[in-house]
Parts: sequence; C-alpha cells; structure tokens
Amino acid sequence: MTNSITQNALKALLYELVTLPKPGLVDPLNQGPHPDMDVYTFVNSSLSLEEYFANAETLGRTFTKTDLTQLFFQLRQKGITAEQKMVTATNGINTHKGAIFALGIFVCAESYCTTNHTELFTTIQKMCNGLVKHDLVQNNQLKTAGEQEFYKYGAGGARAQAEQGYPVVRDTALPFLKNSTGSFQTRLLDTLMKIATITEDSNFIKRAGSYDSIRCLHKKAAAYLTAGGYATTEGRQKLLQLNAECLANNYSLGGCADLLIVTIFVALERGYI
Ligand SMILES: CC(C)(COP(=O)(O)OP(=O)(O)OC[C@H]1O[C@@H](n2cnc3c(N)ncnc32)[C@H](O[C@H]2O[C@H](COP(=O)(O)OP(=O)(O)OP(=O)(O)O)[C@@H](O)[C@H]2O)[C@@H]1O)[C@@H](O)C(=O)NCCC(=O)NCCS
Ligand SMILES: Nc1ncnc2[nH]cnc12
Repeated sequence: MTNSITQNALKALLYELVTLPKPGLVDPLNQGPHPDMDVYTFVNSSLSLEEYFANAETLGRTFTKTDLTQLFFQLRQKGITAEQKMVTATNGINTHKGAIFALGIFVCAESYCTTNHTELFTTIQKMCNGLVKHDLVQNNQLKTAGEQEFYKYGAGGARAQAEQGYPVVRDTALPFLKNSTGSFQTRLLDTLMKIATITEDSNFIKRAGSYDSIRCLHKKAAAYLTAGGYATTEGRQKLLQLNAECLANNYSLGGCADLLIVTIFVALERGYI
C-alpha cells in the first residue's frame, strides 16, 4: 500500500487541480491560457507520478551519507525518468515539470527528516546548496525559460527557491494557509494569490515577455487580498478580472501553482488542513 507521504503528495497535486477559479491555470471549469491541457490531462499526469514519489520517499528514508547534495542529485535522476513518464501519460504535454522538481524535493526531504529528526526547510537548503551555481552560473548552454531568465534578469526561478529552502512557502504561504479560515476553496485560492504577491514565476515572465510584468501580477494579487479575498464580492470580482486578463494575454501562473502544491503537501503532513 502507498505510504502516507506519497499519498499526501498525490493529494496535494489533486487539491491544487480542483481549486477554482484559478487565474492563468487549468481548473475543472476552465483551461485558462492552456489550450493543450485540461483537468483530465492533469489527472493522468498526477497518477503517473505515484511511483516517482514512492521512490523519492524511499530515497529520503534510506539515505545515510552526510552530504545532502548527493541526495538531491540522486533524486534528480529519478525526476528525469518521472518527466518522461509524465510526457507519455499526457501525450507530450508539460503539465507538472515544476511540480516534479519541487514536490519531489519536499517528499524526499520530509522522508529524510522523519527518519533523521531534522527540520524540513533546513534539510532542503542543504540538499540544494550550490544549485544555482551548478545549473545556471556554470552553464553556457542556457536553453529553458528559467535558464534564459537567469541570463537576462539574474532571476534564479525554481532553482533559487529550492536553494534558499523555499522562503515563499516557509515564511509566507504556509503560515497564511495555517491561519486561514473558511471553505477549502477559499483558503487554497487565497493562498495561491498570497504566493502570487511575491513569487518570481518564470512561467509568467516567459509568457509576458518581460521581467517587469511580474510586478503587475504582484500588485493585482495584493489588491485581491486587500479586498478581502475570495470570501468577499469585491475580492471575487478582482479575481475574475485577473482570470480574464490572464486569458486575454496568455499569462500562466505555473510556478505559483507549484508553490501552492508544495504548501498543501506540508500543510497535509502537519495537519494544518
Ligand atoms: C530545475 C527544473 C525545474 C528545470 O527548470 P527550468 O530550467 O525549466 O527552470 P524554471 O523555468 O526556473 O522552472 C521550471 C518550472 O518550475 C516552475 N516555476 C517557475 N517559477 C518558479 C518559482 N519561482 N518557484 C518555484 N517553481 C517555479 C514552473 O513550472 C510550471 O510551469 C510549467 C510550464 O512551464 P514551462 O516549462 O516554462 O513552459 P512550457 O512547457 O514551454 O509551456 P508553456 O506553459 O509556456 O506553454 C509547468 O510544468 C508547471 O509545473 C516552471 O516552468 C527541473 O526540471 C530540472 O531539474 N531540470 C533539469 C534536469 C536535468 O538536470 N537534466 C540534465 C541531466 S543532469
Ligand atoms: N493547474 C495548473 N494549470 C497549469 N499549469 C499548472 N502547473 C501546475 N498546476 C497547474
């Protein structure tokens, strides 16, 4: 039977998916600016990752060396295989590349921490120590959106979050979700928007074509929360407006979605939700 860490990882993917109405993202009512994927594509993608999370969990539990960067590089090999499985399950569509990276790290680290009685975010920092330098500074073939944005703007994207021990999750999203009240939908949507107030989402920046555009997203997400979030009529109106803008301009919040996924995972592990 699948153990609870792996189950919580799968739950986190599905909780994020069914949350609606999410701006710039796929949900059960809307494909947002992602015409090549829908909710079924994400269900197929999520289930294809079960074995990967189980492997990440085993890796964390059985790792005995002191240099935790070796744990990360062993996990990455499994992540590359998981990406191939995801692409097969989705007929070639990139649904969860960012989540394979981020949630894989959280699952592996959580499992390591449970066995070794260490703190989660510090363990992640140790696993990902030097990652930006390894992947971006010493890399002269910058191909992906994240790699090119590092070259153009110095933004470290998904790797920088990991190397810093996910400060967006640790200091902002997780305390926010823990203290939130109301329906699940309201809590998770508001947490997504909280994440969107501060995240340098490389997916959004790539689609918008400029780094400055992310400041505009930060402001709109903050205005939604100031209006009272999803529990208020004004908040809902602002969210629907942002949804429409994302659709019209082809903006995606893929990186924010991944950070919501890992926040949900930790909240489930700690019994906050
Ligand atoms: C380190 C990797 C994640 C590879 O990263 P990449 O170089 O692509 O770097 P980033 O762009 O920085 O991040 C990748 C995805 O991570 C999500 N993300 C973005 N910003 C953040 C952030 N600030 N914090 C956390 N996470 C973030 C986001 O994922 C979502 O968007 C995906 C779709 O986006 P993208 O791939 O750019 O777009 P396309 O497929 O072209 O489609 P369109 O949407 O434009 O149509 C989706 O998957 C969401 O999950 C970022 O995209 C990791 O993959 C890795 O380690 N790779 C290297 C493997 C390797 O080492 N190979 C060599 C052998 S050793
Ligand atoms: N719901 C979603 N829509 C689009 N990209 C995503 N990446 C992770 N979750 C996503």
